[in-house]
Amino acid sequence: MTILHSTPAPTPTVDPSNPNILRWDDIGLMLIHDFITQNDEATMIEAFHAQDPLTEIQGNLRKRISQHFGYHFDYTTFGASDTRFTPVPDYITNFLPHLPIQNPLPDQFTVQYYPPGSGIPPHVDTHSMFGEALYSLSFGSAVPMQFRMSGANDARKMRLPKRSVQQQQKQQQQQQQQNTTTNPPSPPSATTTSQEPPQPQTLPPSDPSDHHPTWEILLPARSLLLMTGAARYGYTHAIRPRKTDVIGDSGEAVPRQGRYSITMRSVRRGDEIGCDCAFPGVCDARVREEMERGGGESGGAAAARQP
Ligand SMILES: O=C(O)CCC(=O)C(=O)O
Ligand SMILES: [Fe+2]
Repeated sequence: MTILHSTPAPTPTVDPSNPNILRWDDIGLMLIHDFITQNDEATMIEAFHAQDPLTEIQGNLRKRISQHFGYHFDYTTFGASDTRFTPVPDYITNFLPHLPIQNPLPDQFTVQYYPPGSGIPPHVDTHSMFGEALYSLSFGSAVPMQFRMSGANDARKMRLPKRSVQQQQKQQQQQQQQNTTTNPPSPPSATTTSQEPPQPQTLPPSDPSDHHPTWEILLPARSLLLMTGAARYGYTHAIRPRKTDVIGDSGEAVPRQGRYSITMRSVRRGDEIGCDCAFPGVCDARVREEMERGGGESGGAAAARQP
């Protein structure tokens, strides 16, 4: 049984020039409170439901709903589609000049609605296909995001054939269902997926002691999270599926509400595709190189990312 121990989050520094900006510089995280206004937020929620009316999605309230703008996210390669481009709405282009990194700007946008209680399994976004800066803009309500430094178990899962990963996910789900009464069943929970790569000979063994501490930071409505460096390449991030969250020091359980987010990425092209990060265990580019060196099918593992 895996018990996830949540430890207190590392303490951020407050930007001296702007108290709305919290930084965890040593791991590459930045959170900007009130990045958009309440009016912007209302506009975004309205625009989302003009496309996917709440009345229509209410029948399936456990599932995240996604809308794609710019170059579409491709769930088979965990990269971006070259052929599918949807014009980016004004409610997104309006705030691009305020993003902390201007070069490159994101060109792949996934807007998601999380029904109350739902989440996203721990994962590392694809390294090779997207640039370093990874953003998440939260709106609608606050949610805690969980971080954990990846370890040998994540590296091992990333190198398993897809079927084995799915079996593991199923087992984890069953365990979670047995071990929880207040939380809804979690969506497929894994740090990694792969595309049927041949299994290399040198898999790190499953190591039950390989549990780095998990900690959560609260993403308030209208805040912008920027992940770079270790937070982007080495840590998994997740939103645990829960009906309530304990927020602040009071210990009070706050019911989860519907939440929206915009994940923003920049698509790597041509020579930029690839990665030489310091976290080869969870780097899809390294896994692919290993597969190619091992004489396996090219293409290798896709990405450390959930479906
Ligand atoms: O909803 C969020 O804030 C994060 C979503 C995410 O991690 C992703 O789409 O890769
Ligand atoms: Fe992500």
